[in-house]
Amino acid sequence: MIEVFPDQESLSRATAELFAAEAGRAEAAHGRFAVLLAGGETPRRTYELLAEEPLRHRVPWGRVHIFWGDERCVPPEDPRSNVRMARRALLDRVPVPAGQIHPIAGDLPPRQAAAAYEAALRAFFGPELPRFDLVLLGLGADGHTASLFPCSLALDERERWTAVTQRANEEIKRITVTAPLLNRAALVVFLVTGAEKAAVLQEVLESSPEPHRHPAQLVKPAHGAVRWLVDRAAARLLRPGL
Ligand SMILES: O=C1O[C@H](COP(=O)(O)O)[C@@H](O)[C@H](O)[C@H]1O
Repeated sequence: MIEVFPDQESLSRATAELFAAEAGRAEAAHGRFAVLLAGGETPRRTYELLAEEPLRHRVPWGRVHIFWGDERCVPPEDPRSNVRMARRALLDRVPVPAGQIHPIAGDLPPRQAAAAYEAALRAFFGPELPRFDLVLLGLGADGHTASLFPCSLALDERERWTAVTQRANEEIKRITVTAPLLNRAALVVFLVTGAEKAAVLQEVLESSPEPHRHPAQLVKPAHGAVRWLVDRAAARLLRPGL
């Protein structure tokens, strides 16, 4: 399902509403809400809105468990850290118990960080692939999502839940969750804004699957839903009625 919003602000409000609604639903259904956060810039406003009234009081923070889809291998206070962004915009401002926040340790050596994160996922979910109540994802202008980059080995991972990866021409390594984990989610929500994403959004949604070119096309939950929340600028090349 594709939903088009006039601008980033309205998209962020709708996403924050959706987060609160899904948190309430999951808590009522099974007593907890496990969410995987996106990094980058696009979700920042959503996180800020969740920390403000009226949404802040609608989320059962005591039942929320926070994970991330990807992280750069940088110290936790580095401005490039996805964990830092979410802490500052949201987690430092709401009463989610510290033990329910499961960051990726970007300051560990990459392989160790990926193994530690997978161990944290297993400790929480058990041996079966995690089923997140909600997964938030972004879309890079190169078609990547989480830190699953075009033509990278991590795209072919079928066993492990996490992987070390690296963006072409970027020095730092990254930790990402893998496609099998994303594809067990109950609900995946892509957030895409800005004219610079219009061409890649059109390719991801309208061209035949080539996941090594457009890794976001790997995301197809077997027993879950995918929603695309996009702003008008990003949607401008989409076929009407798609
Ligand atoms: O590198 C990353 O980029 C994607 C997209 O970010 P955006 O700001 O262009 O939406 C993001 O989803 C991912 O978490 C991040 O590490």
